[in-house]
Order: sequence, then C-alpha cells, then structure tokens
Amino acid sequence: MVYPERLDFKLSDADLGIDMGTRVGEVRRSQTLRIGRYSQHFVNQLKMEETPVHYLLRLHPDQEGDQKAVRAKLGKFGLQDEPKNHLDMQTIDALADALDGFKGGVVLVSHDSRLISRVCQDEEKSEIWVVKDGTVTFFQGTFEEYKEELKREIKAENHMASYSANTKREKKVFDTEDDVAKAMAEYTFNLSKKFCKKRGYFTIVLSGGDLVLWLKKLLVPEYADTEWSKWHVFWVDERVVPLDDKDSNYKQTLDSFLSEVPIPTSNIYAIDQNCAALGDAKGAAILYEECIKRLVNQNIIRTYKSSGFPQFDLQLLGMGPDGHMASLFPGHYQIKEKASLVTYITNSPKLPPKRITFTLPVINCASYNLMAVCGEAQADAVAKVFNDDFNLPSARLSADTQAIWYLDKAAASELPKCL
Ligand SMILES: O=C(O)[C@H](O)[C@@H](O)[C@H](O)[C@H](O)COP(=O)(O)O
Repeated sequence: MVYPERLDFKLSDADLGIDMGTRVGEVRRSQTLRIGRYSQHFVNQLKMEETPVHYLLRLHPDQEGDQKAVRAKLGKFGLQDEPKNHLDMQTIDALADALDGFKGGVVLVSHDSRLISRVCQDEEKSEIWVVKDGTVTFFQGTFEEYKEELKREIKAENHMASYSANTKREKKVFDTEDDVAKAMAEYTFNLSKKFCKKRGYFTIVLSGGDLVLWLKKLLVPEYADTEWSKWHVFWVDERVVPLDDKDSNYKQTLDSFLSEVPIPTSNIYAIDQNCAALGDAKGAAILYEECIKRLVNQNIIRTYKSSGFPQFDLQLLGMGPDGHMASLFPGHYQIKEKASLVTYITNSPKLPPKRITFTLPVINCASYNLMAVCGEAQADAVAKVFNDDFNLPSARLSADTQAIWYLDKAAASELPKCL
C-alpha cells in the first residue's frame, strides 16, 4: 500500500482496519504558518497599562505597521490551554467576551464549565470535544446537554451494584439459524400458553436485528391457537427514528410479523410517535418508562418480588458481535444505570445513534430471557460471555426463572468443549 505523493511510505502484508468514526488524513504544516506563544505566566513582565500587542511591539520594535496591523498578524486561530488560570471573575468574563467577538478559530481547553457555557452557547459557532480516557470524541449536542449527560453518568455510577446472577446461564446449540428460529417460536408459544392461562395476559418484550424475521416462525398452523388478544408487546430497545422509518424496530416488526396476527393495536407499545419523529431520545425514554409504570399500576405487567421492578413474562433478545444486548453497549455507562427503568443513548456504536433501552435491572427481572444468537461474527463474543467476561453487557444477562441462550453451530464455534 502506498500513500499518494509519499513514495517513502510503503506498507506490505498489513492487515488494516478502520473503526467507525475514525478520521484518516495527513497533517501538514502550512509554509505560511507561524506559531507564537503568549504565556499567562508573563504577567509579571507586563506593565499595567500595557496590552499584549503593546508588549509584543516593545519586544519587536522593528515590526511594521500600527497596532491594528500587528493585531491582525497575531493570527486567525488560537489554542487556549486553561486560559482562566490566574484570572479573576471579571477577567474571565472579559476573556469570554473577547473569544465571542474573535473572528478566527479557537480551540479552548478548559475545566471551567462557566467559561465553556459562555463561549459555547451558540451551537452554530462552536462544538464540544470531550477529552477522556486518552481519546478525543465529538459530543453531539450543546454544552448544557453534555453537563446533563455527565450528571446521568455520575448517578449511574452511584447506583452501581455488584453483579450477581439470579439464574445460571443455560444454552442449547442447534445446527442452523432456521432451527434456532423454530425453537425460539416454540419456546415463545409454550410460554404464551402458560401465562395466558395463569394470568390472562402475556407480556412479551422484543428486540431488533435478525430476531424480527425469526418471529415469522410463529405464523405456522401449529401455533394457530395462540391467544394473540392476550399479548402485550414491548421493545427492549428502540431506535429513535420516525415510526415509519425503515430502521424502526417497531416498523420492521409490524411489517414482518405483527401485521399478520390479531394482537389489539392498543396492546402494542411503540415509543412515543412525536419523540420518535423529533429524534428526542430522552423524551422517548421518559415516556416509555411512564407507559411501563402505568401498565404496572393496571396489573398488566407484574412486579418483581420486593424490588418493585416490572417483571415481563418473556424477553427475546439478540447480541451484537461486540457483546451488546438491547442498547447496552460495552464501555458505555448505560449498562450501570440502576435507577431508571428505561434509559437512552445518543451515540450508539450501532447505527442509528439515538436509541432508548431497558436498563439491566429491568432486563434481568424478566421471568424468562431467551437470547438467540446466530452466525460466526458473534462466535468470539459468545465464547467471552460463557467465560464470564462481564465487560460484555450480554454476559450480565440473567432472569428470574430461566436465562437461556439459543445458538447455531457457527455462533457456538469458539466455545471451549468443556462449556
Ligand atoms: O435495535 C437493535 O439493534 C437491537 O435490538 C439490538 O440489540 C440487536 O438485538 C442486536 O444488535 C443483535 O442484532 P442482530 O440480530 O442483527 O445481530
């Protein structure tokens, strides 16, 4: 592999991968670029009546032009690293005013939320980059939204309890994906029968991904006596896109399965239509949680023993190659959320980026959790889960009565023989 115009740069036999979101390019220094440095520690050398421009003119009296010309030469781009150190409140405000009025570009590195709030008020003129854990990531949103995100993160950390599984993880391996889909349908049918008889309702939670198509296996004559009218259908996670968008889990499930069975429309709980249309993930999560609580009050959804968390009869889940389940992704703090029933993410590694998701306590309170995973792409994550690598959200899956994994041979291919 050669790089254009860089014949001295050559790679052979290299296996390269580029992560989503990575920007690749070459950084070159413009020949006209001149870098100047003005340290605030020079403060003692400045005379009270002297501005930085005066100061520079004093050092370089040979500069051509008046003050204005010198100021113009000072540059169109400024890098300000913790500029407020040693400044009092009034001077910080003056700095903010100056930065606001500055016509060039500024990279401001600061811990001072007040200064950042002032300078990054206008989303059109500024953007937030978060420097954390050795990386810099672009934050999609305003600084106020970033502060709110931080508060949620801290709250989630505070609620973090040590993981303890309610039930032992079980598994069944099938020859093909089709066999997994059929077995999943049979499992669902049997539980529907059990709960409809026992309670007169069946609360079932679906997810997106391949599962949407596998549900079609329920449409065979064998399961014709399913009591569809008693079904109440929820989503463990949903993409916050308009309900008629091709990416909506609701739309996909409606098109492939729900439109084929007589489940009353009022028993199908999609996310709020307006929030979905506006891409308002936070609003969608709040309203979905309210909806769940309302159904708990109406005794349609049971509650889990003493904790009072909602308890669904069955959840059908899928896992991504990175080990995520629902919209709980590795390395994202939503997995630690213990206070809410439903939370949201606006930078999901799996697109689309805005999603809502049940939190781990809600997922694990379900009576039955069936995780169906097919394909070689997931084999590595499956092996990690069965080796109890709890960095993978799916490894934390449990249930009140049974947490069972249905795998095809390809997904199970990296499991050690002993497991
Ligand atoms: O909305 C979603 O994307 C899902 O609910 C997600 O959690 C899914 O279940 C897994 O990513 C598995 O997806 P696949 O079945 O496509 O591998």
